[in-house]
Amino acid sequence: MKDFIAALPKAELHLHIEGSFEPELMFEIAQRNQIEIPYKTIDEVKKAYQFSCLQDFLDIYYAGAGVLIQEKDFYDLAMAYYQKCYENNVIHTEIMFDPQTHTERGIAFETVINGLQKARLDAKEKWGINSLFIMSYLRHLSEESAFETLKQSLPYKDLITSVGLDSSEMGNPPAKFKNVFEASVKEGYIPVAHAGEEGPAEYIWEAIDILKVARIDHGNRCLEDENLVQEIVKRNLALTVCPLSNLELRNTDVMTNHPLKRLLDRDIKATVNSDDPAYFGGYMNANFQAVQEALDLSKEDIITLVKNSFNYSFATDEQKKYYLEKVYEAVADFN
Ligand code: HPA
Ligand SMILES: [Zn+2]
Repeated sequence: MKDFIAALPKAELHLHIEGSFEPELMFEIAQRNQIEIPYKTIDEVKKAYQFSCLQDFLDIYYAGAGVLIQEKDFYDLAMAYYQKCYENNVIHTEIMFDPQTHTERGIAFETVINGLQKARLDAKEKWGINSLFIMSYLRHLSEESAFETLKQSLPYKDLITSVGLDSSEMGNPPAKFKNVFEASVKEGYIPVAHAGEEGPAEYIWEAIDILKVARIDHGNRCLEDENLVQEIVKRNLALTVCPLSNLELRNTDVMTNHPLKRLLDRDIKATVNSDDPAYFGGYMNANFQAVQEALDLSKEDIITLVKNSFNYSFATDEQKKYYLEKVYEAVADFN
């Protein structure tokens, strides 16, 4: 199964670029920017990566992102992730970035987007990887701050496909961002949002009814509300599920209880993603493997998940057709 997973081309639909920041690169960039970080060794960093909830993780994640200053830092960060895509047979990826994590520290929006864009072009040329950008608003900040970010993004609108909503979920329901999502959609951005990761099913209802999302990030807790499950199926909304993240943030107690199989059994279009792979212990193949082993997923289940990843991506219909042919070829070659 491990080889089968590795052999399949995949799309990743839920990945925070700041969450792909490996400690080795963090040390290197901190040093060249002459920024002190509270760890002396990589081992010390890894030891600090023990989380009991989302907020525990976010505190460390924002601190880590604090060493990113120059355009080249964002370029290097993204190139390191694209290299992992290449190694994991990820041929299409939709990358979330959090502008406010940087603009709040005085880093210009253009520094962030220019670094990411240069990496995107180089990754396409070097490895043939296609990627889209999802600009995520931080939900612990105000809607006004999200509006400011929307405004800053407009000169770069052509580089950004979608807007998302991430950070501390509890107490920051999707409804808080109704107006800025409406304005973002008017600008041509496709709406997505984290919902039902830690937060209740009610937040998923708000994401679909009020923000009118095209996809739900996480969404695990939809299983607590039968009407919601039926509505997600009826509206053909995909969930971007992140198994190792759920385990590391204790939203799943043990992987054998992970809801992925139950979601598939209810005909929900689930996908597998890595979320913040540098913090949660693995990239795409590792996520697939962990959940495959724990839930005893079949080859057919894996193929369904991989097909979902392409079908529910924001790629063009032509690209999707090409990707699915690649999947069928890989399956045939493997057999
Ligand atoms: O898993 C996450 N959840 C919410 N916000 C985030 N920002 C980065 N990763 C996450
Ligand atoms: Zn996430």
